[in-house]
Amino acid sequence: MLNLFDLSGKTALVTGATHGLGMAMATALGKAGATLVVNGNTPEKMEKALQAYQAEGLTVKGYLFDVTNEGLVKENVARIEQEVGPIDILVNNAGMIKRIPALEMEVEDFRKVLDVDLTGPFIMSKHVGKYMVERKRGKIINICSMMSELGRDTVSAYAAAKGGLKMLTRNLATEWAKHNVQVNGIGPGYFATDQTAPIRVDGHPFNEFIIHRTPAGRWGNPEDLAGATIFLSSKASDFVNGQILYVDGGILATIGKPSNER
Ligand SMILES: NC(=O)c1ccc[n+]([C@@H]2O[C@H](COP(=O)([O-])OP(=O)(O)OC[C@H]3O[C@@H](n4cnc5c(N)ncnc54)[C@H](O)[C@@H]3O)[C@@H](O)[C@H]2O)c1
Ligand SMILES: O=C(O)[C@H](O)[C@@H](O)[C@H](O)[C@H](O)CO
Repeated sequence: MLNLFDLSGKTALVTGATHGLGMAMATALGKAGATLVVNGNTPEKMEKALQAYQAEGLTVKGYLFDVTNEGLVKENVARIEQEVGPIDILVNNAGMIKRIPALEMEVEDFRKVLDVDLTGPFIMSKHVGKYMVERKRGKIINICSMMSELGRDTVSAYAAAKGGLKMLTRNLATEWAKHNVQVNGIGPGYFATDQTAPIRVDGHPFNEFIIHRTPAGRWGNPEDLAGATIFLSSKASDFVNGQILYVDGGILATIGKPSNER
């Protein structure tokens, strides 16, 4: 029996995993056998999340820290290594978006998005990567976006950060592949989560647009990321380095079609 996807004996740390895509990916890793550690930055959300994981039959340890604070990241990563075990899998999922037209965006807002979506994954990868490189094993998955490839009105900072995250992925893969650390990315299409709630409401033109623009004809469900997450965390991807696996219902495969044609 082939067991390329079995994560038993592995420890996975997923950032921003108190709900949404982070929680769905962490749940998938736990169900594939990994010991789970989740990060969050809000105590109330963490408490609810730990109950939700438990209801799924998963034992999870939660660590509250801001992924952009290098001192806290270093301290918490060292604690996790000591209290739970060697981190084998890191999923850099924590992120944020600000939808503001470029001409109206304050530099402070632009910097904030870059800090969370690009510098955060760098800080996390640096401090977890140090242990992985020493041990000569590890998997890092950076959560990219359609905006790693495409632009859209109002999301200049997010697109700059997610485009940068794609290149950070390739660069870390280049530096660490020889140490048996695989760094890859997942690029979700448009998924039904809190982040997209404001543009997903019935009657909102963007909601219709996305359903029409996605060849699969629907928004992604967080569970749609399970397979890609397990693949990039497992032995099955040991010679896959610096790739972004787009899980997008076909968006990037097509130029789209006129709205009057169904
Ligand atoms: N929803 C989508 O359609 C979609 C598509 C592509 C990519 N993504 C990306 O996937 C990831 C998760 O998205 P989501 O839709 O679940 O978003 P979400 O806003 O529901 O969740 C983001 C999580 O990140 C956490 N977070 C934010 N800043 C943090 C910080 N400084 N330190 C620690 N945690 C922090 C938040 O608390 C939250 O739990 C994000 O990186 C997002 O950009 C989302
Ligand atoms: O306003 C937006 O266009 C969306 O929020 C996106 O940025 C998605 O969240 C996602 O990242 C697409 O892949």
